[in-house]
Amino acid sequence: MESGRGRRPYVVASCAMSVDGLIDDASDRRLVLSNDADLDRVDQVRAECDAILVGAETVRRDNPRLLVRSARRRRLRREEGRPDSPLKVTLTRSGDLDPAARFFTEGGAETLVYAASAAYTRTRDRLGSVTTVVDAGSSPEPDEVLADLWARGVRRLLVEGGERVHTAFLTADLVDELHLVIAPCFVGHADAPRFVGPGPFPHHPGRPMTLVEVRPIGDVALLRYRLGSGRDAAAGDQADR
Ligand SMILES: Nc1c(N[C@@H]2O[C@H](COP(=O)(O)O)[C@@H](O)[C@H]2O)[nH]c(=O)[nH]c1=O
Repeated sequence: MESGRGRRPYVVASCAMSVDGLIDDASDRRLVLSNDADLDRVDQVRAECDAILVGAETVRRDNPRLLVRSARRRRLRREEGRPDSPLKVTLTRSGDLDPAARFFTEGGAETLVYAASAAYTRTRDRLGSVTTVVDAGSSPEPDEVLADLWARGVRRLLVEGGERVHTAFLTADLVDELHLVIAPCFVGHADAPRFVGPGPFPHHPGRPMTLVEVRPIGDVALLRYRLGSGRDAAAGDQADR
């Protein structure tokens, strides 16, 4: 894998959480905190991206499809010469991923797995027929993954979680824009995953993010923040429309 700190895609992080900051409960069933109108908003955000990234734990827990759902948005993408849905990307240290997961099987979108070197051979043997596996060194680090995605032509990336991935990208100061949706409920489980875990977040109380929008969407609230130094403002402006 190419490494280095060169150019990287514009990164949008997206998360729906309960009022107590949780993104799932402790059950096997996936918890959807967005309402239908918000899921449709997320679909538009997906349609504007070149790639969607989630952690392997999210692939295991949620078995997500990560596709553009709207036929109209897929058609618009096709008319622009883009694939129906963005490239799907995941990061794994263990390589514990099921080739039958919907991440790999649904929608015909291209997929990419960044696997830690220790798990690379095993992961390639297991998944090589359904995906492209990249050796990501001692562990997949956000800056190196972004540099590699840039080299593969990804200019706008949507990071959809879960907790470890959001924490890694945000503490590394590699998110340009955060879309945080608050659902009107508490989850209350001690063992449930949170939006983020503890870490050295660059946007601490002394260096807050910039709140650019507060939007009620039915019974949920969308908070949109700008992070960092406002790099690549043109790419960010897309989200202001
Ligand atoms: N539960 C939840 C989200 N979950 C995210 O969406 C993924 C599922 O995608 P798909 O299989 O394509 O529907 C899931 O793995 C997680 O990354 N997103 C949201 O905007 N709001 C929600 O309430």
